[in-house]
Amino acid sequence: MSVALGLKRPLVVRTVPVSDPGDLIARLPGVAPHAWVRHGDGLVGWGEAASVRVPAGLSGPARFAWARAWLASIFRTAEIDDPVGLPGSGPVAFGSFTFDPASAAGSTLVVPRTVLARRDGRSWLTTIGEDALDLMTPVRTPGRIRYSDGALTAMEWEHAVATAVKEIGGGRLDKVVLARDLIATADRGIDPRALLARLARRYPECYTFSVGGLVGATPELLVRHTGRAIESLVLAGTAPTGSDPGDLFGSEKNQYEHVCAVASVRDALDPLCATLDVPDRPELLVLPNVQHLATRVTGRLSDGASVLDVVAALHPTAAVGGTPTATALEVIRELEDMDRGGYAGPVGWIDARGDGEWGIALRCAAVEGDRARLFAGCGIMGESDPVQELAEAQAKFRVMRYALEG
Ligand SMILES: C=C(O[C@@H]1C=C(C(=O)O)C=C[C@H]1O)C(=O)O
Repeated sequence: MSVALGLKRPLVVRTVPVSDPGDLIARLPGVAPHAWVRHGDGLVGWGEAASVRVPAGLSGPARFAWARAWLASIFRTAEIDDPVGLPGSGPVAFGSFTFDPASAAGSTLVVPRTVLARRDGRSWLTTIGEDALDLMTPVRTPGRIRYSDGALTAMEWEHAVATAVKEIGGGRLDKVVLARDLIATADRGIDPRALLARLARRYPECYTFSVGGLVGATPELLVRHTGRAIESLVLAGTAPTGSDPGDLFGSEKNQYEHVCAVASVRDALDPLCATLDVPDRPELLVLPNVQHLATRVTGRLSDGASVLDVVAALHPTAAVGGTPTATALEVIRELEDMDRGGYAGPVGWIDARGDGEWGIALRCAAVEGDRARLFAGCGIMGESDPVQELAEAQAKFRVMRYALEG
């Protein structure tokens, strides 16, 4: 837990309106960027006014409660001058939480020293402490990339999928999301800014993010919180882009997989909400690599719960865990043979009002030095074909392979 050296507590925070900064990602001066950008809008941050690692011993929703209490202690005492007054103005923290509720090790929150943001045609700059001179270092592409298997080879993973199908057939559970990792090694140190730029250009519909070394472009919004209004985009059920959407809508397997994911979100949000709207039928979300069944859930909170309180209630949804949740988590631990880290965990930002946007960290990689660990997973049902699921995982890997290779 730390407040950056050279910064006084309480933090002195100043937000000023600025003219349109253009491409937010191109404004990131250094190689440890924080970013959350979609269709050009969003927040980018750099430097550290304060940061914390959530204690490894905390599990489940307690991780989020602890993080929220830490943030409250930082924000409560801050001297804030914020004439903009929009979600994301004033001080913000970027965060990434581990997928596995049993271990918080690696979950982190960072309050950047500088945040540049744009929302609906308005832009602002937030700085904490004295003005710092941020020298722009040139963005370097990673060069040649070599790939090697992560925890499981493709064949071993297919075998894991087949085992999951048997467990489902035997009645142990209804759905489980199985993932695998792939190791990429680059010629030189990987600059996340190079990846962010490519991701934002090719996947404008997704949330391009970078928090604590986790870099990706996720289509799945866990929750957006604006005052008391909340919104979530539930995805489950996937087909390659270009295939007939009628097949996806007509597939019982994909429909049921989607129903499981929507039910988990509805059950988590219902107790928190005064009103909740869950459409009866999914729509189609088409991305350059895959298309998904998608349900947009909207609601109004019944009290002043913050976005992190909502994240705590939602995670892990059946889009990345399974049904029932506890059994799915057991099966994931048994069959994946790896630690997901922040993959499939919540990633996003929160401001001092409790507003924020959090996604599920999908289509991403954990980047460290010249290595990136890529992740991709698929919802497994009783009728799943291991060969098809492997092909779906490969299609999902394409997002980060493109980010690395261009
Ligand atoms: C698990 C991932 O994606 C999730 C699984 C999906 C599916 O199985 O159809 C679809 C969207 C996501 O909720 C991933 O991209 O790694």
